[in-house]
Amino acid sequence: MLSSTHTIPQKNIAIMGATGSIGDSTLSVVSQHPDLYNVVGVTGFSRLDKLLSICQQFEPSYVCVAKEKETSFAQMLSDAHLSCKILIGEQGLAELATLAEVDMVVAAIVGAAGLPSTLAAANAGKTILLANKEALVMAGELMIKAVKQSNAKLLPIDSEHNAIFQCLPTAVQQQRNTIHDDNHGIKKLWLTASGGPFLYKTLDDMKRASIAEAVKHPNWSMGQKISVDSATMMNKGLELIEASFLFDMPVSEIEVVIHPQSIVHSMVEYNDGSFLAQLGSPDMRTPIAHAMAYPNRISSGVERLDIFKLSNLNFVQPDLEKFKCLGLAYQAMQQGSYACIALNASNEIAVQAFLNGDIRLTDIADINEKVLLQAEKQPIGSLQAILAVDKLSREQAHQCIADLNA
Ligand SMILES: NC(=O)C1=CN([C@@H]2O[C@H](COP(=O)(O)OP(=O)(O)OC[C@H]3O[C@@H](n4cnc5c(N)ncnc54)[C@H](OP(=O)(O)O)[C@@H]3O)[C@@H](O)[C@H]2O)C=CC1
Ligand SMILES: CC(=O)[C@@H](O)[C@H](O)COP(=O)(O)O
Ligand SMILES: [Mn+2]
Repeated sequence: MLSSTHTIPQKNIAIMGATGSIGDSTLSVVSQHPDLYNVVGVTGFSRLDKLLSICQQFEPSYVCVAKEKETSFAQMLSDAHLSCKILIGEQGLAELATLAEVDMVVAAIVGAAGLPSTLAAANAGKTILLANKEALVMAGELMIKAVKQSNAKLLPIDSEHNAIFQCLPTAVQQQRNTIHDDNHGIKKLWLTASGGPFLYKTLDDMKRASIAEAVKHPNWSMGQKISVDSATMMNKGLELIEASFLFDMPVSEIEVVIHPQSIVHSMVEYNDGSFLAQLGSPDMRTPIAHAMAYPNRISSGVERLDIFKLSNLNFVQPDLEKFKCLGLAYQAMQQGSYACIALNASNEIAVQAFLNGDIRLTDIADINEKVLLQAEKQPIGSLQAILAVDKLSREQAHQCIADLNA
């Protein structure tokens, strides 16, 4: 029997954030299909030992590290008799993401640090597998414009957005038109949310939550920042903004629904009464493999979903008083791009402060709310303008943290 992938030419991949959780899942899929994917470049930031072992296993031609790590990593490569070219810092990230030989860029750096290289890949017309939702939250309009102008392909690997993508008509998937241009009978997008580790706890429990409790996601194994975002439901707020830009849908037509089992990864509702959903085990290798092979299908190594064991799938409305961050995302989208940048920046600072043990989990929403209130309406037309709002909002968030601890 012919394999469904027998005609796919080998693709050269750059993995931005290869040392992280999405990096792990991507490399796992790549290692199952060495004939289909060649890792041209990888990036890391603090985990140099892990980056080295990735270089040993996948032998990329390029590796990007922070400026401060260049000398020590060069020594590590030399000790390991590896000769890949070292790229440095933010410029190195953009260089890797735009290399002529790179077909596909996996955007999996966490936070605002991932924006410039993701935008560079979009401007260079690459196929982008987007995990770094913060890039779209900060620069949705700019990113989509760059994708259109350069003919880049933007394939979501965030599980919910990948699920929605899979349930959309082919014309929309292939960027021939957007839901805004022609709604294809689409009524609403349904974004599922697990509710995180505090779904069945009170706001008082959340106030007392330890770092270990907050990062213990009930269904997914992920990096620390996104795990805290899931605990506050800021993740769903960021995903709401991400979905609005990705699918050209106003947030009023995107509804968040709590689905604690994380089996239905999101849904598209059509005017004829149909709800199309994508189901699967909660393992990122499924959306990653889907995007890597799109429009074909490859195996991912994910444990098969046992349909007969799915006796209980629940769907309930989120509590916006308990999960204030979700409401803030709707508010930021109503305000405009400047407010989304401010919210994202504040959240990154507040989450890090929580992970440092400086504030309580519930302070994150209060800090985000205060920074959002201070955000000044302004047009956002360039990366420079985005970075300026980002910088100011970070300073404001630091001030809120200092005030809390005064
Ligand atoms: N994990 C998941 O299942 C999902 C993640 N996402 C999104 O994907 C992105 C990555 O998440 P995840 O893999 O969990 O995060 P991790 O924290 O596990 O990995 C983050 C990656 O970014 C690198 N990094 C961190 N800071 C910088 C910086 N300043 N400059 C350059 N590189 C940096 C890290 O390097 P190092 O480790 O060497 O320090 C690491 O490679 C996030 O935007 C997240 O929201 C979306 C859906 C699901
Ligand atoms: C795997 C993934 O895409 C994460 O964004 C996940 O969805 C987090 O789960 P919740 O934010 O729904 O708790
Ligand atoms: Mn997600």
